[in-house]
Amino acid sequence: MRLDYITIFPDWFAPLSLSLPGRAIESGLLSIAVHDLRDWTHDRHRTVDDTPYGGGAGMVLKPEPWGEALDAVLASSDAATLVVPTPSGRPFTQALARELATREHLVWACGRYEGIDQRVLDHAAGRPDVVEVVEVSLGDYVLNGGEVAALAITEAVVRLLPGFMGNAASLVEESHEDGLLEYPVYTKPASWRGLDVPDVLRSGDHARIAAWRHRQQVERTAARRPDLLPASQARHEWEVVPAV
Ligand SMILES: N#Cc1c(-c2ccc3ccn(Cc4ccncc4)c3c2)n[nH]c1N
Repeated sequence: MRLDYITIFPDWFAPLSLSLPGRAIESGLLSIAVHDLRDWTHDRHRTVDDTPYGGGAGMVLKPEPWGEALDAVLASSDAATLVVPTPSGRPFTQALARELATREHLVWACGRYEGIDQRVLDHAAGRPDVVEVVEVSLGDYVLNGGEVAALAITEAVVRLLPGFMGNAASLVEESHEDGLLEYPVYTKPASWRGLDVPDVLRSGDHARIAAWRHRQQVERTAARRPDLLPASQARHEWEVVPAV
């Protein structure tokens, strides 16, 4: 998988060289390039933004540098997915992470200020033979730019690539993969500050352990994310869950 990030803050992506194991890059599983949008400006101030048409606060990222940057990055690509973090994007979900993990080339358009001139996205969407545009939101809160979202989405996607996670088994029992939140986890010592590991987890009875863990998932999901449960299963806090 090829990853290209276009941003006015390239230093935001320095952590990628720390967080993505070097072996994934050395093995060719990943190739990463970070591009400074200002490299496609031609004025002495390296201008990337201007005031919004129609008025309003803030500044908008100009289309020209983006157009040249995307032309350059896409020129060496057979088929790319332009991932655009934006507050107005579709919600980022594990299902979308799985979909993006099937793509060969992800190009990340990281906006700032009030956003990227809409014509940049429209122009890219007009080249479906070259690029597919995916506008995505990390969540219902407001960030100052797309870089943090790009990093978070990158991690969620790349960890799904075959061979990336050392222990592929850990990918199987994951939150949201089965529609439920994860069960609580424990490790040694068996007792810590007067708090003991649940006996069932030390019983060696794998059927009981599995049942306990599933119940914990359902209880947690009902309490914290009832929206994830089918209406038939969504319960209220006062409802008693039958013991296993
Ligand atoms: N993904 C995602 C996001 C963003 C986000 C993403 C890209 C940009 C570029 C610029 N801004 C600032 C801004 C622009 C317009 N309205 C409000 C804030 C961004 C925010 N905020 N919240 C999320 N979940």
